[in-house]
Amino acid sequence: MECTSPKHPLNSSQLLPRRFFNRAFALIYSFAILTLFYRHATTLIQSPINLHTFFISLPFIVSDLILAFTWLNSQCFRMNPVIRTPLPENLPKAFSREEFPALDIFICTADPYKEPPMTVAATALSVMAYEYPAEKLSIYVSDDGGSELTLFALMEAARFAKAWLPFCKENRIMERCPSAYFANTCASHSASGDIQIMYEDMKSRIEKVVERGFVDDEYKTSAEAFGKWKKEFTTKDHPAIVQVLSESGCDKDFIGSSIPNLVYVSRQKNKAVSHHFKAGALNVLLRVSAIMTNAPILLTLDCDMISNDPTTTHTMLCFFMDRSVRPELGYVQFPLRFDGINNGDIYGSELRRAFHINPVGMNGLLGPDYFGTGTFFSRRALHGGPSSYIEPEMVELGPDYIPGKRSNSPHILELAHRVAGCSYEEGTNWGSKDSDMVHWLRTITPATGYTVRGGGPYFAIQRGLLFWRIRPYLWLI
Ligand SMILES: O=c1ccn([C@@H]2O[C@H](COP(=O)(O)OP(=O)(O)O[C@H]3O[C@H](CO)[C@@H](O)[C@H](O)[C@H]3O)[C@@H](O)[C@H]2O)c(=O)[nH]1
Ligand SMILES: [Mn+2]
Repeated sequence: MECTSPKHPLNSSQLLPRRFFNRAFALIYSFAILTLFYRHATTLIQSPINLHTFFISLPFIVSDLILAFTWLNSQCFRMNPVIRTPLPENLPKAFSREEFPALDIFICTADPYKEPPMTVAATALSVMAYEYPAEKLSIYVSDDGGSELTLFALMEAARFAKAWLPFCKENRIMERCPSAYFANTCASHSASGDIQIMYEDMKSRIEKVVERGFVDDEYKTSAEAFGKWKKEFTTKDHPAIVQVLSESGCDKDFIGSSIPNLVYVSRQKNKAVSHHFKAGALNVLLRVSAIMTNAPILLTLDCDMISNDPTTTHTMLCFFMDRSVRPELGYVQFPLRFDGINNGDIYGSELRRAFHINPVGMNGLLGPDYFGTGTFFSRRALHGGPSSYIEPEMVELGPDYIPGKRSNSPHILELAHRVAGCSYEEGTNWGSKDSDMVHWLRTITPATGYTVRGGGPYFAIQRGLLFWRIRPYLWLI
């Protein structure tokens, strides 16, 4: 990746002037706390040794100590708030599209009934339609539900993408998740009649299949992987499945342009081997994508997190293509925004403090924490800190490995199935507690998510983009 020219800065950062008030306030407040503890101490010392007084005062002192400790910890968010602003308008002046790095996008799903396959397909379509060179874009969907229904939905999405992608690009559509676009009647474009019919057809086919609970034989001929769902196949015990549903370079859209890679992955499961939930799924995607495309930048998304801005990738590049930032950059975290929860957000469900206010404070320290979704990672950063490099056990998993051109070739597919095996991690550094090569392991992801009414959640670009500098030991989800 090339450097940015100083003539065209790709981002700027601003230390918020309010930090002086915050610091002054913190100083005054600390004196007040010290005074309080002075009073507690003198009460204890001066009062005659009396067990009653002692046992009454003790809980107050302990409570005040806990409150003071909590307050002290929260002050780090107020000392150095920094707003970082991407300047994507400078990107075309500094780089041509040919210079953009490849991008691998990971989407996780776990249950076709709690996370409808149609939602997974919509999320995949919203990122397949990014304003990004299609031959550099690959979408990997991990299906921990091991469901042929999800595979079917993605197969349909791959087909619909051939019409949807050129439609979005020609008409400069902003909302590239089809369900969100068609739900917004004002946004519907005059040319959208045919495409809407195609979309409704796809939706009804997917929903019918989900309602019935199995995929008809007539559809099964289009993807070899359907053959894996044999009688003994269960969600908790089944072989690895990797199916390339669209292959950039080979598959074209309706106007003859390239379309991104779309790959379905359901890792091997075995009741005797712990699968480590979402973290285990991300580990597998990290390995399968390394073998197939090995993009230097990764995006992780939950299956219900559609992207609502096709130029999100440009915003991310404003940091990843900046030479002064890049060597230390571990990840760029987009704030989460939950839309349409209720009027005025009376229950605080937008979680503004967690996703907007505190991260701006952490921006001025080392950076915000990883929210688990809407995050662009540097692949290199997952192999150790800037000055250390942890060699993976297979050369094909290294960040500098250049994979073969055809991700659908038998050799690459054979390797991809191998690294998606349930006991692959045994005896390796993957997920090891003591290893520097910290992966995404050990998250205890709740099996069910909450539903956000009104079409959310979205992840969105906004002022105050956040990023995190390399600190590998903190990269646990
Ligand atoms: O065995 C599992 C369990 C979950 N998931 C996926 O993990 C994601 C998050 O799980 P969910 O149950 O939806 O949790 P939420 O509370 O909605 O998610 C928030 O909290 C999680 C941590 O608890 C983070 O991992 C998520 O990124 C964050 O959005 C979803 O896409 C799931 O499909 C898997 O892939 N495999
Ligand atoms: Mn969720």
